[in-house]
Amino acid sequence: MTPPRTLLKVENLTKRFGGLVAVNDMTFDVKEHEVMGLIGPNGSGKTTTMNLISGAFGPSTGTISMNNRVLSGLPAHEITRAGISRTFQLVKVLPGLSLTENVIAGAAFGHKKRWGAEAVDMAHQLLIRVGLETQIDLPVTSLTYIDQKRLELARALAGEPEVLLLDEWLAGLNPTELQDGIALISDLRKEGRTIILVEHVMDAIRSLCDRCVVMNSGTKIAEGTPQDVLSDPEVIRAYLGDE
Ligand SMILES: Nc1ncnc2c1ncn2[C@@H]1O[C@H](COP(=O)(O)OP(=O)(O)OP(=O)(O)O)[C@@H](O)[C@H]1O
Repeated sequence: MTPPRTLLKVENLTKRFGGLVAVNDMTFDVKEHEVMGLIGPNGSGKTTTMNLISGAFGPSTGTISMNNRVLSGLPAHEITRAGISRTFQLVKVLPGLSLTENVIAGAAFGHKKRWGAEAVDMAHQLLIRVGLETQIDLPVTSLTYIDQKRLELARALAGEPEVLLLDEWLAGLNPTELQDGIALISDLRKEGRTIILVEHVMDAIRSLCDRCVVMNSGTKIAEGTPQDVLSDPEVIRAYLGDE
């Protein structure tokens, strides 16, 4: 069996905001078809790392590459084109557009640049896929929080990304919605997608992630299977403090 191929490489990544080092010399790989959890306590630098990968910010130092092509330093739209799509910690849907148009935007500006009837068809399929079939004709502004998250996921998938970034996609859901959300991400995992997941929901981390990288104060403090990292004393200390 051929070993899994490295798709995304993060090397010595550092991001400073003035005197604050939000991400400090982070190095990790993501293999093709892998679901990698990026976890750590609040303020540890996870979202900043996602923002660096998606091109929202440029790194202070270090590189990010995919398929051996250096992406760090490129603007966000070029990184999306190269095959990285994301959802946001604070949902960002386009309120002036219909649900279908929101997803078409993902297809048009995504990796494969789909447009016209093909994009409309794809948008409908994805809206059904994420469970929005009965809401397709509603205004975006009438969607519940989880449905906005579903829409954002459909838009990210419409970009046909090689790497999908989910930043706390499960946050703020009630217990039933959470089970639905985990099932949806689990389906994406089963179809072999490559995903980086920033998450605080431990059940989700345990059931969805092949591997986790743990951050604390901007630095990687552990890496391994969810079971291994979540029983690592340094990780437990980072989450719970010395007491
Ligand atoms: N644009 C910014 N300007 C200045 N400081 C920032 C900026 N973005 C993040 N930070 C700071 O960088 C540090 C890391 O923040 P980040 O949001 O990456 O952490 P996180 O691990 O995602 O936290 P959480 O789990 O609470 O979302 C924090 O101290 C934060 O205040």
